[in-house]
Amino acid sequence: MASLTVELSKIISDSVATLESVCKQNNLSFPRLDEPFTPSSEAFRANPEAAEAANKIAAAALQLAAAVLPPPAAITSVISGHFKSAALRVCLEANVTEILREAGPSGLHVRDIAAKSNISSTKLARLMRYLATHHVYKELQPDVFTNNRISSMLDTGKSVEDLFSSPESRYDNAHGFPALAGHHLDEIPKSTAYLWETLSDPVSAHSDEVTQTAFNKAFNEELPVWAWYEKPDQSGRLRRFGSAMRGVEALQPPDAILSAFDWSSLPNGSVVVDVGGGVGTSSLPLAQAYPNLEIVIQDRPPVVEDGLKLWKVKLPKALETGQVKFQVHDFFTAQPITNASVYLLKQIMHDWSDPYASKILTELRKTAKQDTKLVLIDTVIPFACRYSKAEAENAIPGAVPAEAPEPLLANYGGANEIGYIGDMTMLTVFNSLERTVKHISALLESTGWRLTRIRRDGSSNFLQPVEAVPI
Ligand SMILES: C[S@@+](CC[C@H](N)C(=O)[O-])C[C@H]1O[C@@H](n2cnc3c(N)ncnc32)[C@H](O)[C@@H]1O
Repeated sequence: MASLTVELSKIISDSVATLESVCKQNNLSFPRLDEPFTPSSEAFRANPEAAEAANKIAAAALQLAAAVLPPPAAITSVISGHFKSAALRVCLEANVTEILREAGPSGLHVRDIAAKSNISSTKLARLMRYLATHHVYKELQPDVFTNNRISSMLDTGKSVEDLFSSPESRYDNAHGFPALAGHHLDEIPKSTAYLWETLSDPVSAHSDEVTQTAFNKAFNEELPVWAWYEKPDQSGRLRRFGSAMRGVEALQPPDAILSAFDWSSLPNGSVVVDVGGGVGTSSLPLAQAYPNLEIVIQDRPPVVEDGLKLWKVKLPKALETGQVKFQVHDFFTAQPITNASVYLLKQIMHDWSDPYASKILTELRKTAKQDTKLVLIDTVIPFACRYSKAEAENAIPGAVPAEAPEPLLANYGGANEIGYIGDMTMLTVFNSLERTVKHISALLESTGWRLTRIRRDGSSNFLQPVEAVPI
């Protein structure tokens, strides 16, 4: 049998050949690492064959590196994750990416970058060189750096002058990624540093409470993270978090909801309840595509108020005709809509640990009709191992994700990390989680629901709609 390294290198060479030929046939260009990122440079990934080939190349290359590096070097790369985050945070806060964008393709000497940001040039050079070693920025000549495809992801698109003159509004009206990066380089790693202390403290070790998290320990804070953001001295972080969440939303195709369920199977006049529906972002395309459905969007009072304002601009007719209604409702209390065909919960379950998630599901089960469908939309976390043949054959539709070919990890390893990062974030700040299919199934069963299918064919690649029916 071929050795692991031979098999992995064959996956890489075969997939590179596929990628090149698909790009050539479809007149798609493959982006260069040395060039700044543009959304159009990702066009090739809309071709499923090209996207799959790129995934396999990345998964195999990362696995190959793990296989051939000396183990002390491989583990040290994991150990040193915090140094990479810290170096990147300095560059983000010092507007290095935007400074380099304005400098143009010949780059800028680190002493000029540092002078604009008023930080030490020798210290900045070391941080940037460390990042360039990991393909974030490029050192063109000794101490002269430029952006590349990866570092340019931090670009707010704003002028350096604007960024330095009004730092408080740096993320406003920018695409959300730099704000998301700022959030993930600040309160998240500071909290994560206290994960062991939280998990080993008898008070918090087994807690499911949102006030007993690593965040609470790290910041010596008694309030849940949401309430902390609303404190006057956290207004900058709150503003950044708002921009980051809009950025995450923008990553999802706006009409992803249309492929989350077979909406056309519902008879005219069926009632869909968007539980914790926010301002109705998902219900909007649904109401437009299915005017025959009645939609009730439930949330907390201030959110309902914002939602009404938004719909009066975006789709006033739906409110006027009564097709869409907003309703104040706390999902931990008895569900007022008792004739629902569908209870839809998008990105609700992952905010809550099991005792709270159980309460939400139990309340819905109490009022569900025998033919009510429950649709949960969250990330379903893949196992890092393979399903046995027997298990895969007996699983409900969609339970088993498309697995990467051997000898790759079934979940595509490090090439498919985003869902797991979401899960780590949930653990750190909420004591909540993104769940595996087995976990979801058990949670549903314990609250009177039966998992019937998972849709993996939708247009969102990190959210998988889960369907359940009353037991
Ligand atoms: C992550 S957002 C998801 C919003 C929406 N489903 C979407 O995907 O756009 C979570 C929502 O849960 C709402 N929420 C939090 N606690 C709630 C409660 N006890 N009752 C009802 N809604 C609640 C929040 O106000 C927020 O709108």
